[in-house]
Amino acid sequence: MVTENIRKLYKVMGFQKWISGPQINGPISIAEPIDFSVERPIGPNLADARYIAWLEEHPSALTSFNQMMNATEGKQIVVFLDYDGTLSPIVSDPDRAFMSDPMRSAVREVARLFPTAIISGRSRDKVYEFVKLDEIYYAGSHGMDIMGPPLHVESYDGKYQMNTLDEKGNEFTIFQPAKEYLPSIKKMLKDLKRKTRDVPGAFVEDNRFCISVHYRHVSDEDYGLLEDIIRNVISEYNSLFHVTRGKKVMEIRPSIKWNKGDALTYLLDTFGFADSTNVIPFYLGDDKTDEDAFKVLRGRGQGYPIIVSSAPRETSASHSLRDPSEVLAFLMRLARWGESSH
Ligand SMILES: O=P(O)(O)OC[C@H]1O[C@H](O[C@H]2O[C@H](CO)[C@@H](O)[C@H](O)[C@H]2O)[C@H](O)[C@@H](O)[C@@H]1O
Repeated sequence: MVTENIRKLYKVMGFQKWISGPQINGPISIAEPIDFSVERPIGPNLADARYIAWLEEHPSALTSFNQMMNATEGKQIVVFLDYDGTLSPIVSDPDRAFMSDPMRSAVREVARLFPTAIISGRSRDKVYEFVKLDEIYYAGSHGMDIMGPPLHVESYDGKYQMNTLDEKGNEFTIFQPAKEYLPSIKKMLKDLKRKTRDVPGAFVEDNRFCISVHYRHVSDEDYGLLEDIIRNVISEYNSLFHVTRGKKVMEIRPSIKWNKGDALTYLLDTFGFADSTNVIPFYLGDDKTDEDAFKVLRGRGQGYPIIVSSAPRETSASHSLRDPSEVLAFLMRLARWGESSH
């Protein structure tokens, strides 16, 4: 709607042409074809003006860097990162959302200096496959599958927690609060794959404790059909599951009160900062599900929730970064700052 209004305004102002690339939600990487042969309007860019106004409320974490770091004096920095859209650009094929080598090095450097975890909607294994770093902790399935430090946190239900060793003999704690849902999720995954087979472009992704149904390549005409299929499949499980939405994706999740915000709290607890006033957590994320983690930081009155977005958005984040390339610049700067102050 806003885009349409701006388009009309440009027309009134005498600009004839408009960007004709694919209309999508959120940023897209250059891996997706965008038609650059069409002229962009020269002149006042209202979208930029709106973004600049939004930046007043959510200043760039790059321009506010020194100010932020001054507030960390004597406190422990902890870093939480989302994966898709934060460490890797949004691309059209979810299986090809690779992380660049410079990004991997920056995350490694940051993790060498500060406790660092990735909290993703993907399965924990898949995020690890993309990131391939042993220096960090991973929470997959929107925080429903956490691999954290080997600490028993008594306030969490022991039946969801177990200690284990990795191949190198390092001890970890695995916390899986939706464990009982696994048999139902497996069955639902099979049903969804079968029932969506005839919806061109639909892609069902197994995220272990959640299921993502992607519709980026589904036509507008077929979208309703896809929604109906999901609604019908879920209804067979009473209220055991619900759907949340991300970037061109519907995510089916167990109806337990557990999200990325709870995962952040769990990890802070296991890192030893349960009630600490001496910790400054940073959380960088781009999607709706990251808002739960932003809210937790707001609630604690601690740290910096940072949204990755190149367009103005309703958010609980205090600061912003435009896209994964700014995330990279931020992480490199954080690593340099950490190195010089250690
Ligand atoms: O919590 P995240 O790490 O941000 O994961 C959220 C979802 O990300 C992935 O989907 C999104 O990225 C894809 C690759 O760029 C893109 O094709 C898709 O349209 C986006 O929605 C992932 O595939 C999902 O399973 C995650 O839940």
